[in-house]
This record gives sequence, C-alpha cells and structure tokens, in this order.
Amino acid sequence: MDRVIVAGGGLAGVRAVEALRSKGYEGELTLISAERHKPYDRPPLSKAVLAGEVDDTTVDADWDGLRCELLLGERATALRLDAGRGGTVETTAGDRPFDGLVIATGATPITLPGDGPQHVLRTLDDSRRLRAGLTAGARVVIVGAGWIGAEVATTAAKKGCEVTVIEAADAPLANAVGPQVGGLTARWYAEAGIDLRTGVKVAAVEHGRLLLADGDHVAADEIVVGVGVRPEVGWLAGSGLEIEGGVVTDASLRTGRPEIVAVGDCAAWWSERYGRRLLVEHWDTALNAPDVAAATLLGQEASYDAAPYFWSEQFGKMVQYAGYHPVAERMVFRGDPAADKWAVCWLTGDRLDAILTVDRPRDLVQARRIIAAGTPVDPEAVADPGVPVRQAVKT
Ligand SMILES: Cc1cc2nc3c(=O)[nH]c(=O)nc-3n(C[C@H](O)[C@H](O)[C@H](O)COP(=O)(O)OP(=O)(O)OC[C@H]3O[C@@H](n4cnc5c(N)ncnc54)[C@H](O)[C@@H]3O)c2cc1C
Repeated sequence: MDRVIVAGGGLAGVRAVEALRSKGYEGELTLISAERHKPYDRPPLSKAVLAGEVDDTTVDADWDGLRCELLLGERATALRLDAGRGGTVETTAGDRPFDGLVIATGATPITLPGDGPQHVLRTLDDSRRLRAGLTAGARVVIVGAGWIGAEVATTAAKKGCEVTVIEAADAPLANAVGPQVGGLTARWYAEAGIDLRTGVKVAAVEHGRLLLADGDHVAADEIVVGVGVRPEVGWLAGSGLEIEGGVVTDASLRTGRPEIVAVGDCAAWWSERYGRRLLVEHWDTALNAPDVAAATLLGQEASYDAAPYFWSEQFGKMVQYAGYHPVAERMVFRGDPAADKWAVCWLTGDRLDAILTVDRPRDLVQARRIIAAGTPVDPEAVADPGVPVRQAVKT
C-alpha cells in the first residue's frame, strides 16, 4: 500500500493520519476535508467557543512531520472502486486515486422543514454565527433538549438571552438516557430561568417563528435546531460499500473491502462486547478508534471493543456517561438525584453496564474501569454513595 487517502478532517481523520505514521506507514498520505479550517475539536463549539471564551480549537498536529498533504475546502463527492483493490475518490477538485482509504467524514446535523433561518451547531463557522446572535435580551428558541440543546441553552442563558427549549419527548435527554433519568435534569432548566416545554412537536421553521404541530407559533430572534445528526455517508451511495445508518464495518473497523476502513461518527461498527452494531457519536471514539482503523489498514490484528464514554457540560454541572445502558436489566441511583451530585448505575445481575454521573467524576473514572473489565460488583454497594465505586467490586 503506498497511496492512502483519509476522507474527512475531523478528530478521527487527524488521529488516523497520526496512527498510520506511528505504525510505520511510509507511503503517500493525503487528508481531504470539506472545511476550509485545519482540523479542530468540536466539543468547545457549544461551550467555550459559543461563550466567546475561546476562538481557536485547532487540533495540535505536525502536518509537515506527518508528511501529510492537507487538502482543505475539498469535498469527496463519490467513491469508485476498482475490481480487486483500490479505487478513486471523486472530489470537488478532481479524481484522487488510492490503494488505501480511511472514511472519516463524520456527521451532519438534521434540519427542520421550513424556509425560515435556523442555526445548527456542527462547525466552527456555525458556532461563530450563533455566538453573534446570542445578545442579552435576544429571544433564543432551541429545538431539542438533547446534549447539544442543553449546552446551547446553558450558554445562551448565561449571556442574558431569553431562552425557550422545545422538546418533542416528555423529558430532556429522554432519547439518550430514558425519560426517568432525563426528567431529573428538567429542574436545571427552571433554575437557569429557561422555559422548557416538553411533549411539544415543531412542524416548521418560519421567518422569526416556529410553527408547532398543534398550529401554535413561538416567536424567536434566533432559532437553534439540535435534534440529532446523520452520518455523512451520502457521497458513498452507489459505491458498493454497505451503508446501514453509517458505514458498516466489522470489529476491526474494516468495511467489505480490506483496503477501506471507517471510523468516528460516520462508522457503524460491530461491537463484540455488546454483540451488535454501534453508531457512537462521541469524542472519545473519534480519539481512540483510529488507532485500530490504522492497524487494520496496515494488515495488523486489531479490534475496537471499548465501552462508549462521553461528557457534557450543562448548567454548571459536569455530566459524564460510560458504558451502554440499553443492555441493562435495571437501574439504581447512587445518591439522591434531588441533590447537586448524584449518579445512576445500570446493572444486569452483578454486572455494571453503564453509569451516568453528575459532578461525581471519581465515580465515573472508577466505574469506567469496572465496566471495561467486566468485573462483577455488589449492587448494594454500588447504590451506596458513601462507598467508593471501586470498593463495590466483588472479591
Ligand atoms: C457542538 C458539539 C459539541 C460536542 N460536544 C461533545 C462533548 O461534550 N463530549 C463528547 O463526547 N462529544 C461531543 N461532541 C461529539 C464529537 O465532537 C464528535 O463525536 C467528533 O467530532 C467526531 O469526530 P469525527 O472526526 O468522526 O467527525 P467530524 O468531527 O464531524 O469530522 C468530519 C469532517 O469531515 C468533513 N467532511 C464531511 N463530509 C466530507 C466529504 N464528503 N469530503 C470531505 N470532507 C468531509 C467534515 O467537514 C468534517 O470536517 C460534540 C459535537 C459537537 C458538534
């Protein structure tokens, strides 16, 4: 293999470039990214960048040292595969042949119907544009009380905006962690002076207002849509690669073709740990999975079997989650969820499947290790906030 293309210049793309070089790949290496900015970190876009505290989150990478050609502002538009091995990435600038390909094109926010202006938050430019509209007194209406919606609401309220959050489900974060746990965060909105309206569906974005499904309207100076993302895989249509949500891979992050791997928010990878395909849109996956993708591309044995992890900073709280609760049989609280600091654990028998912590970072760190190792725990000890999580391990 002597001509590798990395398609997508997000964190996963950068880490793939670094991993290929650190694992001894010596051939040509090209990173193609639709954005005109050098690869940067996205989590601050809804936090410090939006708040105006930081404006540059460029990922620290030595492009010359990595001997990587960086093609910015160039979009992959199609993939043509040769019979056997290799192929061509068609881009807005021409044809780029390869004999190894890393697909790392991330995800794109879902927008709502209607011809009124709506903000989404995925890129640095999105964040800067929205930041300009978050002036004191501005009526900011956010559609979606998920992770991004909660973080934007936090920042907008801090800037003195009049914030309304509209959520179709019966509780914030319901899709992510279920209505019972998500519902516990509703009071954070009230405490921040935010008008949270759950169980309300939006039909369309009009000019300066939202049209709700029941015919009512909500007026707004700025409308922010945070209702989820779709893997950015449209350019692969007709290529012959299997797409099911994201780009389908095995546990080694290999697609149906041995010289093509997929990683990050665009990849639907097979998790041996959970016996199912996962599409994980978290920073930690974009950071760590490329190491496996690069090894696979270079013909080395590797598989990605991490338990998911992410964090969110909302309403002055650090919310962290590790594991995968949909596989769990039951849920126990660790501490009083009406208090400032608490956690919830999901268990199956004596197996800890997942944990969500609110301002309890030590619990998270200890539980994450236990979840990764699959070490059995004493469920009663796990539910006792006075017992360190690591001491809940069964001896
Ligand atoms: C506002 C925001 C806040 C977040 N906060 C957190 C957080 O607090 N905690 C957490 O765990 N995760 C968070 N995330 C998620 C995390 O940032 C993502 O999981 C991570 O960025 C995924 O990296 P990626 O490289 O797979 O994709 P991306 O970062 O989306 O990068 C993909 C790149 O590919 C480019 N591209 C797309 N299509 C093409 C194409 N056809 N041709 C060429 N280039 C293309 C895109 O322009 C983009 O630059 C946040 C995400 C956002 C947007």
